[in-house]
Amino acid sequence: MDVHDVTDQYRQMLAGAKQNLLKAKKRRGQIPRDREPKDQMYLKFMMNLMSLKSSEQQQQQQHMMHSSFVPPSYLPCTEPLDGLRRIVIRDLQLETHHRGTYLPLRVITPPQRMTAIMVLAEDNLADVVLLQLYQQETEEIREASDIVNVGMTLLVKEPYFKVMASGEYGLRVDHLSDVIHVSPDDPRIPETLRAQFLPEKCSAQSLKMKGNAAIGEKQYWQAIKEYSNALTVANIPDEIEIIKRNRSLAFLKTKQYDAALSDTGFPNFGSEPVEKSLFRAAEALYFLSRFRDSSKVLELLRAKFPNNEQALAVLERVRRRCLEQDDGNYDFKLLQAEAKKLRPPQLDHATYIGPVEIRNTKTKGRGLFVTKAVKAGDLLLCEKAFAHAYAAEGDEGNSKVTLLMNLETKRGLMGGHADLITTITQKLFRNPSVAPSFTTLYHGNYETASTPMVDGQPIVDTFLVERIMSFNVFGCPLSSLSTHKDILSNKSKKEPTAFHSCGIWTQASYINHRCTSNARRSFIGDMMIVRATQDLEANTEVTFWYKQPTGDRSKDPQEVYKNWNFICDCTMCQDAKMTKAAVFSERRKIVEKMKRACDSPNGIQTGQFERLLKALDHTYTQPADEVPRLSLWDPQLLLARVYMARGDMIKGLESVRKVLIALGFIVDGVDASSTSFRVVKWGLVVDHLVETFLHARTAFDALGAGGDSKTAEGYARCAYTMLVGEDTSFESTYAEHLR
Ligand SMILES: C[S@@+](CC[C@H](N)C(=O)[O-])C[C@H]1O[C@@H](n2cnc3c(N)ncnc32)[C@H](O)[C@@H]1O
Repeated sequence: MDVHDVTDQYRQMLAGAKQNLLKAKKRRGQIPRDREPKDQMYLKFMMNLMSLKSSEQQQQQQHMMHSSFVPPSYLPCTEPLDGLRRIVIRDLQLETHHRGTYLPLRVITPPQRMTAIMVLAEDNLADVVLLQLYQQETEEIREASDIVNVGMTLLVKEPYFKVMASGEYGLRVDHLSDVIHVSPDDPRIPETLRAQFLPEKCSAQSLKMKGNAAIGEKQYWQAIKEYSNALTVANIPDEIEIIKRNRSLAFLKTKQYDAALSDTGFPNFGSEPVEKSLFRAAEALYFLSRFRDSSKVLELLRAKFPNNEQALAVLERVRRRCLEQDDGNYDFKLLQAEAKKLRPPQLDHATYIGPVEIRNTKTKGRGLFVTKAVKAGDLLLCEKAFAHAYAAEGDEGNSKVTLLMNLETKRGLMGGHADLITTITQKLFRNPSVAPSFTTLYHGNYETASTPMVDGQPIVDTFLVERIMSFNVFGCPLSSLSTHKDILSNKSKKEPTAFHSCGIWTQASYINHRCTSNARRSFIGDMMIVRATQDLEANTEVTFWYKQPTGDRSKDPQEVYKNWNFICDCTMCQDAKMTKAAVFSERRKIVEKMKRACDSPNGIQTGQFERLLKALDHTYTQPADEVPRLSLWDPQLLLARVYMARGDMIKGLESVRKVLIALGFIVDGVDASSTSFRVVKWGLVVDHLVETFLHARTAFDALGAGGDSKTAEGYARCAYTMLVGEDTSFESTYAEHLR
């Protein structure tokens, strides 16, 4: 939704990649006889690595455009290692998933980081293969050399051997649980691959000390390794507890909150709880968004250790999150300031789920419904992103824009999508407790494995992640306030149609599309705010538009929502289907004439413009409150501006009334009569609606209708809240109009 779909621009590239894939498929089952000898592969890999390193600095300064391909999906291995048979490189067949087997390997090169992390690895027969590990942590989070490096021993489960884009042969691992790191003396590693000099057996105490030293150097992944080794030899309960407590810190630092929490002993801290355990448990719970539990643990901590000032500060923070979560009580001014400053704009706030719940619809799967009557402007959701990928728009240069091509769905997306797949995959793998809120989202007919864990690791199906993203991802601006201001200052004439930044909001994902929607989403950083745009009776389904309706028929209606597998059947779409092509072409012609009239050196001739507007209005047959007149409101607003600038308040107000009607509103009293101004029914909420209401405010004021003027300002503020998410910035944004 609102993401940069570049399928059309990159159709040729997609077709080329598809061709390569088809060619590769023809080799399925072949055992290649032309594999390069080990030395040659090694030399080539190392030269490549060197040249990559030397150009790295240069690349960092350039705006790089990476492209990555989602290959045809395959399921992760769900068999435990014990049930798999060992295989060797020379038996690998091309384009084949070697189900029922595992391949033990020893890494012989340092890693190269491209979209995947790549190394060369050898088996016990001294054959070498290129190994590509996808969806690994990014370099900022964990250095590639910490993930895979010379001498490490791995077991690749059900290896997928294929022809790479470069033409080389290699193993591609897309699922995190399909590769297992084991120690060089693991019995599943053949003798010849084992290290000649195995590391000396250390005591739990010395391994713990090594872990502590690694923590001191901020080498948290290393610390986890040392502590975990210490736990395999520790046998004194107190010592085990200390090691786990120390490891929980390293887990916290590496965002493995489930593991951190489990190491603190939560929820049973015993009769003599340890300060650090309580504090770390509270932190882990906080990052898992379990604010109530976090607050309980902190209260216990405060009771037991009243001098702990840090706990008090954290408790304050947790209490603010609880207020946000329970009552939707946000300091929106603060949120805006944070979104302006933080990069990436990922805010530390809780999710509020208002009077809505997920229910089944008749024809659209699940949907979100209001549980009680709400008013236009009411807050339905203020949701923190489950995952968010920031890619700057416009002036704020950014090197993170990726082209993601899916060869199965034949779709190309531009933006932070590739990063988002990795972020989500990692999040689910590291914190399985949060997985259900994501994995239960709509994913069409994709069927994934039902086994949740194997060999002590969670199974995360990368292709399920990709599929869920394709149906549920939202493009988003840095803040809707900034886009609103851009539109206001005419930097952008219309609302932006797509964004490079994107994210997943698991509650908002249940909202179905409708062009004539009754809610709107807005963003402040990675918080999505959904507000009602109409008064809604209890049990009404909440809808917003996935793509803003344009009112023309430049695209086949069947095509517009193709990627989501549905055809919109709202009144506007039905009307567009029934309307003859000649009518659309007539509308286009009138709009062109209006554009020419605007460009006239003598300014707009209002009489002529009124006639054109009337002609345009006549091309519509359905009542405007059922089928809004999308090509009409914009030029009508232009005319309102002209009358207002001339001080012709009566005509200005009349134009405002027509703008509102074209947008589908039903209104009373938008004239000089004594009837009070009232919106009987709200229509489409577009950015220029605020301006429209403010013109009404000015006109009423000038005509001596102070009450109506106030009402109009109230509506302007309400529309602003729907568009921007909050109204604390209303006065400053519209200072000029409100003077
Ligand atoms: C983001 S999900 C919305 C929640 C979804 N209905 C569910 O059951 O989880 C998007 C999917 O919902 C369905 N959908 C959304 N709007 C629809 C509409 N107007 N008509 C039919 N199906 C719709 C489509 O299957 C679409 O791919």
